[in-house]
Amino acid sequence: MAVIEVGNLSKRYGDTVAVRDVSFAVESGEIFGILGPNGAGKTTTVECVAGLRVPDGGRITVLGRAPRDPSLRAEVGVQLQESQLQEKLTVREALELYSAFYPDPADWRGLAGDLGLDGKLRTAYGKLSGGQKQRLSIALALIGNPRIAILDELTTGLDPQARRDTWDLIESVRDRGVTVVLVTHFMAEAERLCDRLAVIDKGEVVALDTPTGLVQRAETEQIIRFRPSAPLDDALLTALPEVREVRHHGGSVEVTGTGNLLYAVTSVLAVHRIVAGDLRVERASLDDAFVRLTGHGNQE
Ligand SMILES: Nc1ncnc2c1ncn2[C@@H]1O[C@H](COP(=O)(O)OP(=O)(O)OP(=O)(O)O)[C@@H](O)[C@H]1O
Repeated sequence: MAVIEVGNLSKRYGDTVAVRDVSFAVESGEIFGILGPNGAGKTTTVECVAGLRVPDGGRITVLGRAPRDPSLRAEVGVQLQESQLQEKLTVREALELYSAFYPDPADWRGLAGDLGLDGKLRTAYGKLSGGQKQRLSIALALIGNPRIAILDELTTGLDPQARRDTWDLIESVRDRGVTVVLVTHFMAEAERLCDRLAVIDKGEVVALDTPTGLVQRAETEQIIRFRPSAPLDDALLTALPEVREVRHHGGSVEVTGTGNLLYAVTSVLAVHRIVAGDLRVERASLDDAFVRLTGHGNQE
């Protein structure tokens, strides 16, 4: 069942078209990723879904209702890129304050414990580390016991360990039955966490699929490297439709191609009684898929 439906969304700021034409549906219980380079329109899209901005065109429903329907306030938890908390507010004060906004809030002490903040309750927001601030912002997004959590660029600026911890947290949020919409420009994050992804570029969805499906659909190339046990005539390999290029590096051979490349290459080697030593296959990554889909890298 779709809990969020976005159809032909558009939004501009003056002359800047932030979102040109974005459509997707988020299913209940999934982690849905919105991936794209800086300025692609990701934040604007989720702000419209969260009812924080009014779209210029298109349709959005959240749990079957309009995004600005007041009844959604408790059902949609939002963690946005820039936190609005005052520096002097302590963790405990922030949790209590936000609890008071909701009719049926989660137990904030339990949430603080789950998010590793119980030792920081008296610490002022301004004195928290980046990772602790992120954990607090997740706690605040979850405090109303939402059915949907919208998390925007949650791990930007975190060190690798804090980022991994945050990934575990996001999975635990989903395990509580909350549907998660995750905005990110980190491929590894999208690949590790998301059940499905919309890739947005220049205000449009350029692909919508599982991370694995995106990699396959982009038909990115694979590379196979091995050391042949006997001299190998390149023509045997270049004759294969799967093979695009054969290169030599010292004693090893590097074959680039598409489709069932490994099977094709190893079959030819077997026929010629050549053993492939140190055989390695490099599969395409979501990074490669992204470049194929958008025609440029992610950090541009
Ligand atoms: N309040 C605003 N006023 C004017 N232009 C804006 C505003 N917010 C965003 N934009 C512009 O709209 C475009 C899309 O921005 P948006 O923040 O939605 O993209 P994004 O994909 O979330 O980018 P990032 O990853 O950098 O956060 C950009 O060109 C941005 O400069």
